Amino acid sequence: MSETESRNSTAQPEQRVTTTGESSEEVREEWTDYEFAGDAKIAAEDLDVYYGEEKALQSVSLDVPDESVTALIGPSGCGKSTFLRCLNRMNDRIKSASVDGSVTLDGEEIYSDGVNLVELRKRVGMVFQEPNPFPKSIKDNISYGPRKHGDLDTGLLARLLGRDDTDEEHELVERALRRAALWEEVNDRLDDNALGLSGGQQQRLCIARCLAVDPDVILMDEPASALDPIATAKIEDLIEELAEEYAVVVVTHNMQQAARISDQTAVFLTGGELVEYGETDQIFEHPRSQRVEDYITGKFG
Ligand SMILES: Nc1ncnc2c1ncn2[C@@H]1O[C@H](COP(=O)(O)OP(=O)(O)OP(=O)(O)O)[C@@H](O)[C@H]1O
Repeated sequence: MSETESRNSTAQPEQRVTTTGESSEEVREEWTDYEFAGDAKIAAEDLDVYYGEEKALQSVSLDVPDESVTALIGPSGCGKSTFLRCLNRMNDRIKSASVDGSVTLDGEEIYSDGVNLVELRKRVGMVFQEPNPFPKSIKDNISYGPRKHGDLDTGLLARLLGRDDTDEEHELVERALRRAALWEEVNDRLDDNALGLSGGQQQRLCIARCLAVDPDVILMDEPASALDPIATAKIEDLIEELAEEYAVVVVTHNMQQAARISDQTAVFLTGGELVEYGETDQIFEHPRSQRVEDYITGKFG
């Protein structure tokens, strides 16, 4: 049996059969060290996060593979969103937050001095729980990012300078809306205000906005929790499609959703501890940790 098979075996070593008191050190070593083919797209190592004196993440190490969906699950307050925000340094915006440890993107440290945060967040895009389109036209929501990053030049000055990118803008808007499965629904009203779209459409627009700047990684913090079941199903389908091209990391409260859409699942439990990480089927069908099993079977959380 290979090392990976052995690690993924459903048989629990005798010393692991504990009640609720597994040693977190043992757990970290044995049940969070998920191995997959290829290099990690994002690798977090020994991440500790504090809000003031309060520790919200405890030495979390987790490798995210490319072109797949990684779900982060766990009870409220266990640090899922905090961890997600570490992956594009969004916690930098929270005054009381301090982060220790390392996160690499394609092998490069994102916490080094001198990292360009605008560029980082372009490569590691984020979609939030509540759809938050700009109060602008559908088209402008998409072209805002590329314009800001200097990839699109439109308007009067650009025309005067002879470098009008209007055609490129049309192409980019259509491409992003198609990739977000929204084009068919909005192509006849691109100049309408985005706030007139339904909640589910607004969320797909936010995903299109994220795709428009050509990211490597897409972070999603409960992207469907504010949506009805039909809109949720569309977002879930879209997430699975996006995983053909991107590393997608999704925080969700909804365990069925994690089981449906993700390739691997990381389970955080109270206190900001990553307790188990592995293939989604293994986590849901044969969790190694008793605490994870209790959480998944609804005994707490
Ligand atoms: N901006 C903040 N300032 C202070 N404490 C915070 C902040 N954000 C989160 N926390 C605290 O950090 C801990 C982890 O919170 P976090 O939001 O990451 O958990 P979560 O698992 O995503 O929770 P939920 O599922 O409820 O969204 C909690 O104790 C929370 O109160």
